Amino acid sequence: MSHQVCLLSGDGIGPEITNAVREVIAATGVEIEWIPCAAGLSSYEATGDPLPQETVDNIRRTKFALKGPLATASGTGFRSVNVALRKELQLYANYRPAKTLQGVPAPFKDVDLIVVRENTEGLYSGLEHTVVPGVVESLRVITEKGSRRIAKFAFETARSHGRKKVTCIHKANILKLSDGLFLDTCERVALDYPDIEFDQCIVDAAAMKMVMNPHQFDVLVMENLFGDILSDLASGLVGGLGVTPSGNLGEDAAVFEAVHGTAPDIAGKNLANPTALLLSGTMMLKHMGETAAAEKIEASLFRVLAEGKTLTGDMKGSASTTEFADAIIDQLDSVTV
Ligand SMILES: NC(=O)C1=CN([C@@H]2O[C@H](COP(=O)(O)OP(=O)(O)OC[C@H]3O[C@@H](n4cnc5c(N)ncnc54)[C@H](O)[C@@H]3O)[C@@H](O)[C@H]2O)C=CC1
Ligand SMILES: O=C(O)CCC(=O)C(=O)O
Ligand SMILES: [Mg+2]
Repeated sequence: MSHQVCLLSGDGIGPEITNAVREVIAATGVEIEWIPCAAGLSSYEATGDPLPQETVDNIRRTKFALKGPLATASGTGFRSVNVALRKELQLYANYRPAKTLQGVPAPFKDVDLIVVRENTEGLYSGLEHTVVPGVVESLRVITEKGSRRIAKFAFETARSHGRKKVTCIHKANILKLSDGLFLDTCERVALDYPDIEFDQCIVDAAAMKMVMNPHQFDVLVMENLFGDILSDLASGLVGGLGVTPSGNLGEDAAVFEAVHGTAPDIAGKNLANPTALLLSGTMMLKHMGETAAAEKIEASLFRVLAEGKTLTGDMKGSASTTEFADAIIDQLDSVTV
């Protein structure tokens, strides 16, 4: 059966890594009809619109999108298209696993944690205004409904992945109302999951603990901005942004991307590591029911990483994006899953 999937190639390294992922998926024989959709800086420059309605409509229709990173200017310019897509499509759960990969240089061994990031609220609500010149306010929206659904997602994820513990990361000592509500809601949801241990940790201490001993964590659930920051931190524990995938999941659609951004420093040079987006691609294939192909890709990828002969620069190798993708494709026929 052929699947329709929206393709948002992205800015910066986006086209290079989305091409690599498409080639690897095509080599498994899974038939995907890619629907090219405009979004981001390239769309803005071509049409003046960074997120055409047609793109949103197409994702609603096909329910799946593979997305390269999209550029958002700091302090000026249009609102983040990433954020807009998550809100518009109610992709409320950002699932960001960080797992040690054999052969990828990293500061720790055997890290295996999952950051569950609330994806539609918090400081990412984008509600900012100037009170008087020189004074601005940003609203950090936390709702009971939003907190409950992300807490439930975290516990359901723990259960379905055989995990033992969910830790709520918060700053409820200072943000007494907003994170107080988030923590309180997580505590109440935890009562419905007596088989999963529940724990909580204040975000600054959590950052230190993750860096000192990431093995003490399992599933971590938190609001949007904390999840943004700690998912990059978690990537650093397992070898960097080149290797950590991300799924933006909602009831009606899912957008698969990487944790990382457009990597302007290496864009257009065929240097980017496509591993992160490839693992997002296998996450997508599993969501579509194409589990065998996903596992085949993962087995091939893990073999290439473990052999260590064809690695991109961020993994201390010298291979290009395309050489790395070709090495994975070369393994597909010889792996058994
Ligand atoms: N979901 C998305 O589309 C995201 C978009 N962004 C956007 O990306 C732009 C650049 O953001 P930065 O803060 O520079 O973060 P970034 O994640 O693009 O880059 C940080 C560092 O990681 C490296 N890196 C990232 N991905 C890599 C890969 N696949 N292979 C090898 N090295 C990789 C980069 O070369 C750079 O040194 C900004 O406009 C930002 O708004 C940032 C994060 C997520
Ligand atoms: O929207 C952006 O440009 C950045 C988003 C981001 O860093 C993320 O989603 O992790
Ligand atoms: Mg981020």
